[in-house]
Amino acid sequence: MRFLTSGESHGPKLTAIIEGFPSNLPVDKERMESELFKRQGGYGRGRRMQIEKDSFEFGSGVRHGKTLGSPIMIELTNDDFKSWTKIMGSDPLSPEEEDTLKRVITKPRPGHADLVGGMKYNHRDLRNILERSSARETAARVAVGALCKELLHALDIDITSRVKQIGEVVDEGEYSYSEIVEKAAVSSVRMADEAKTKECEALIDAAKKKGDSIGGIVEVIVNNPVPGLGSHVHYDRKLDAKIAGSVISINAFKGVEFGLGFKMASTPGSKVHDEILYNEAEGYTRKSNNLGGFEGGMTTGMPIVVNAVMKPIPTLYKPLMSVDINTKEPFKATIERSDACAVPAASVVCEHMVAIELATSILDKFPHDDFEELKQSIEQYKTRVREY
Ligand SMILES: Cc1cc2nc3c(=O)[nH]c(=O)nc-3n(C[C@H](O)[C@H](O)[C@H](O)COP(=O)(O)O)c2cc1C
Ligand SMILES: C=C(O[C@@H]1CC(C(=O)O)=C[C@@H](OP(=O)(O)O)[C@H]1O)C(=O)O
Repeated sequence: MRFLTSGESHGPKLTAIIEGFPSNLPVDKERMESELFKRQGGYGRGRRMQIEKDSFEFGSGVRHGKTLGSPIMIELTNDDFKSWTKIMGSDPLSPEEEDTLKRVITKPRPGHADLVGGMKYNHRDLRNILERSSARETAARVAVGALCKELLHALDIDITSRVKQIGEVVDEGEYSYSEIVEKAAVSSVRMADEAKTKECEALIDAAKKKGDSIGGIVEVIVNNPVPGLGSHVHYDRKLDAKIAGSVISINAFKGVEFGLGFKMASTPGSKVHDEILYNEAEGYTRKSNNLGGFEGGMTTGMPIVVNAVMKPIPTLYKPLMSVDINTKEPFKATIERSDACAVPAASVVCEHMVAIELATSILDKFPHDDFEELKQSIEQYKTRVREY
């Protein structure tokens, strides 16, 4: 399975094309859209999210609620484009419009792609960079991830996410899959602890008031993964490495951990490695899950536990110093409309990037022209490894 996305933040549309999905997979469009709505939410988002309604259309590949096996096209409309038709349109501007409408950006924001992108692609208007580097694109990725979640759902594999930390506020609690689904879903910051949710809101309010921004840590959990996805045989077949790469590809994500993660540095091997158990009903399991569901780049069958850190948003209403690319003089960076904290939204994106990697690894391993063929093949394999 492979996919591409296209679209600028304030352009007319976002699209995704997904190729290599099995035929005859039932897809629930409403359930997929509910994932997109989740990504739009979260305390700390800016006004843009009140403008957009991220419902989507299938342009191809799905008929009467089932996949056809042909490329699937998903299309989202940017409702904000209505206010940007001239600035972001594909038609050339008249000389008068160039003067009045173009609103050229020349003061790159530290921490965003503006300056390096402008240098590399040789643009004098940094809007030509920020439009694609904007996390608006993650809406298209969540649409692809939601399709992958439809596949995982049909294979009884569950995946969810929550926020563990925003700024200094940490939710130390350990929660089951169903507790996360139940509690994080009703929290304004997607944190399972209700009291900590209020603390996070206060922290985000304070940051916003100061013209500042705030980052955090998110967690993704996959329940019931098929054991043996990925491979130890080559660096580019290790599934934990692929997940790490995909998570870091999310705008503003700077670090990934599996299971105990960086705490492994200060924990002896006897307390890190998960002892192996066997019972007839489940086959091989582990006594603990400190390694977060991976050994040798392959899923063990234990839950996959991924933690990832998001840096604070780069656009600041009280901007840092920058340099005007025309005059080379020091200037305060450009202020664009912005979120103060997007960690809750980003947890949803992270969940969907993990879903994409997991679905891809399943489709890499098993025959999958037709969904029933895929399902049967997985069942046979699971029986074999259970009895191994
Ligand atoms: C869901 C989400 C929303 C974001 N919203 C903003 C925003 O409103 N303003 C901003 O400057 N950056 C925002 N970012 C972060 C930037 O997109 C990101 O920092 C930028 O693309 C540079 O990429 P890098 O941080 O990975 O280097 C957001 C990121 C995510 C995941
Ligand atoms: C549009 C989305 O997020 C945007 C991501 C973003 C950035 O710089 O990454 C900047 C902001 O864009 P705008 O200036 O249009 O408000 C966010 O709103 C979205 O998540 O759908």
